[in-house]
Amino acid sequence: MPYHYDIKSVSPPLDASIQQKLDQKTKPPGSLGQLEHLAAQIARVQRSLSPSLEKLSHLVFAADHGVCAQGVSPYPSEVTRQMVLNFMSGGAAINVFCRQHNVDLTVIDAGIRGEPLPPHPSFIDARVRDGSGDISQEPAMSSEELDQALNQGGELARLQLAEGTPILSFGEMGIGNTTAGAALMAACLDLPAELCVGDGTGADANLLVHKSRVVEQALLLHRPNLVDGAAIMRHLGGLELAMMAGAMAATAEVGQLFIVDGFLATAALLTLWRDQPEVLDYAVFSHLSNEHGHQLMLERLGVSPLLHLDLRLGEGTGAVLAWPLVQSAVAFFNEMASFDSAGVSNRT
Ligand SMILES: Cc1cc2ncn([C@H]3O[C@H](COP(=O)(O)O)[C@@H](O)[C@H]3O)c2cc1C
Ligand SMILES: O=C(O)c1cccnc1
Repeated sequence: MPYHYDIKSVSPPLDASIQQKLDQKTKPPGSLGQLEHLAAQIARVQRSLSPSLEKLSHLVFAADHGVCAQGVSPYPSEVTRQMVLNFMSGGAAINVFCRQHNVDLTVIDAGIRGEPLPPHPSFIDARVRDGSGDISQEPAMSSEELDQALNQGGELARLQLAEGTPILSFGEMGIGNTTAGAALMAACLDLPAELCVGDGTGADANLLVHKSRVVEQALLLHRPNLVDGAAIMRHLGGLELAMMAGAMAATAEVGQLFIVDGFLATAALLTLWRDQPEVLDYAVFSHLSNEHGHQLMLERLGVSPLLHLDLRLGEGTGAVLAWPLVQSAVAFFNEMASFDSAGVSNRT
């Protein structure tokens, strides 16, 4: 069954008035570049000429990947759990950026291997199973597990939105997940593995070739089953990526925006987009990751990211770094004077 969320394409009744408001600002038309597109997107999604985005909440989904058994990452699987403990004690890059920008951070165990993690105020145990299946040998998860991950992700997003946060961003932690992400990309965009596989946490040339082979093997094994975006996620994805897709879909269903991080977040989104392209109306693309396949993903989606910082970290770091720009888009749209109100002469 493909994804079947109730996501409404944002209809354009306000488009002319949004453009008019942009063009009346005291600046040459289009001179705020991508911020103008962003302001228009926010106004369109909120169906308002006075949009507001007061607060961002960030959710990081974490899970382990069975495909690590194939030696696809330079780091051991245990780093997933260790990094989640680091998130809890506030020492990871995502903690620093969330603190800097006053963003609420919640970390979710979607399927970390081993014992449950200790309780913590910003941590939620929503584990679906003990790590995903090795995609080169078996599906990443069963249909029931996919549903559970999607539902949990959706529930968590809806909870944040119900508490009054009008925009969400999502990150991931899962050693081995750039291999899963490359497989999702290859399947969703019908591309050969080598165009989709990248360095991840720092693969050398040999590891890169090996990752490509592992992705090819996974594609070959599951090919007959890769009939839609949801099936692609089930067979080739991961528990944290499925939970993130569920959270993105739920946010779009509620009619709110979400900020997309790099390669992995875009890979999760690609599976949704395959079945429900209208989800893109609600997605703000934060940055171009240095992970090899990301540029091609964004090209295929026909979107331009806000930042080019050569990041290749994940955790949602690029999404949170882009948050001040999203706020700037809202601020200029609401606060900048018009030619009329400021008594500035418009072009003749
Ligand atoms: C210390 C450390 C912190 C991280 N934070 C995010 N990732 C990132 O790297 C992982 C994917 O890369 P690969 O597929 O090569 O394993 C993911 O967990 C991702 O979020 C990290 C990776 C490491 C090692
Ligand atoms: O862009 C990303 O999401 C990314 C890239 C490398 C490693 N982890 C995440």
